[in-house]
Amino acid sequence: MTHLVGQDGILSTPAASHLIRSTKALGGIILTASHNPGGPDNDFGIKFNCENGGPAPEQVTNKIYQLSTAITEYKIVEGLEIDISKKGKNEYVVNDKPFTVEIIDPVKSYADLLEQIFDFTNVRAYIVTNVMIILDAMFGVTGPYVEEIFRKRLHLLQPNVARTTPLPDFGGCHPDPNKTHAYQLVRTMEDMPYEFGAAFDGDGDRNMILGEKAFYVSPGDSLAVIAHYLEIIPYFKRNGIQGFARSMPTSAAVDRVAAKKGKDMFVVPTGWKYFGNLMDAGLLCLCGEESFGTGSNHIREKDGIWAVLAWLSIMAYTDKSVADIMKKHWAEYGRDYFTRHDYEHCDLAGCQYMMKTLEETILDPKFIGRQYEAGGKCYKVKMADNYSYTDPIDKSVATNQGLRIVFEDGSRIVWRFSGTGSYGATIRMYIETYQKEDYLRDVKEVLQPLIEIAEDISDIVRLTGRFGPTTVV
Ligand SMILES: O=P(O)(O)OC[C@H]1O[C@H](O)[C@H](O)[C@@H](O)[C@@H]1O
Repeated sequence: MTHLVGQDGILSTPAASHLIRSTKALGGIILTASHNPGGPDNDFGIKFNCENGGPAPEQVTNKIYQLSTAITEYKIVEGLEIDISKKGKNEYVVNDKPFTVEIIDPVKSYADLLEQIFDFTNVRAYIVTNVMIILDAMFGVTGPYVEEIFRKRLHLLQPNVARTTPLPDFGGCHPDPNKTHAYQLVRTMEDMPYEFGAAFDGDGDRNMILGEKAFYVSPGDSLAVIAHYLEIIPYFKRNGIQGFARSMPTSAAVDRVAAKKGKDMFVVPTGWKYFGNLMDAGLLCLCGEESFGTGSNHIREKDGIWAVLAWLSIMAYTDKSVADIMKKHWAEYGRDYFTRHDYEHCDLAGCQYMMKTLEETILDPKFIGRQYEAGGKCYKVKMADNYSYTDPIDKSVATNQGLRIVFEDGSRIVWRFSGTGSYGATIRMYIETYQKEDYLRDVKEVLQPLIEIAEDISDIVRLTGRFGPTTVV
């Protein structure tokens, strides 16, 4: 059986599709498997919707993995030089057969799409006269999009955009939009009178939002604020508002907005692919993850530029600063204090042992009701599990999606293996608590008792061989 692995996935998001334009030569990889367990010879043997452009669902990635274990040889098309400056259909010959490659301009089509979603006239008037902005493309693919959308169509001036030339090595930086890796943006905003800042990751699907003096908006809060103001965005005025969703480790801030608006709220495992079925079924229009992804049903991926335009639309509508928008939100809904501690690139065996032991501890029925004291407070275990999810549409089941403890006051600790780390094992530990009134305190100070409990229950410091988390988000 033979499959041609093509470029379809890369074209699934407008921003990511720019990768094709940055790639000098494209080739196909032909995978040859000795047999196809359980499926007809000419397809994956399963039905799935590949027309929505979204990430492959679990059943497809499982099948790909299964097939990959049966590969006996692969062939590479060598010497296929494609001129990506020639837009339109280009014909080549591969193995004596015609091979068509279509080159598109994703920047224009994406910018046109956003112009239909947001009120560009309104946003333009606001950003030209009312607010000092800085956008950091971190040498990733969003650079040309930032130039087209913010500079050309929204009239932002040159000093308001940074690092917009995509570089193959991202200029030696790690294009991760968080306070650790986007520290240049953070420093710039601390020192200069910018009132709104955002950074994007390498492929432009994730974002970090900052206010004046680098006021940090956590991804869970960003999602909740956008949910609160969704009606002001023309796309949602036209299409209506369906449900909201978040990944399980993401803070519950958006749940409170969903409850107030009477909207369905879905909680799914980590990974954007879990949102697709809900969107295709018309149940979901806004979703986000703690990993700095925010998006809507305008496409089937998270979208950093979309999130920035949503925030600018909200600022234009409210005429408030980022910090004031957040404070007003917390005053109305209360605040979900949230942090993530990453133990990165650790010894795999130690991490597996830690997760196995932790799972045994928390799944022991005697664990429920156990009390932990820290910071002068007592936390009593209400529920603990290894999170699993049944997709409400196709009924597929995802297991082992994170170890979770919920205390009686609603505070929560989650541990899960990162699925994206490049070497060794990375464990992410998420800590969250909710306060209705006391919403202006320091996050670390509020969460410190729970951090101590989390470290104590899991023995994470000793078993990962670290002195503490390598990154705190
Ligand atoms: O598994 P992690 O390292 O925590 O990464 C989790 C993230 O991985 C990718 O970026 C997916 O596109 C995201 O949807 C997901 O949230």
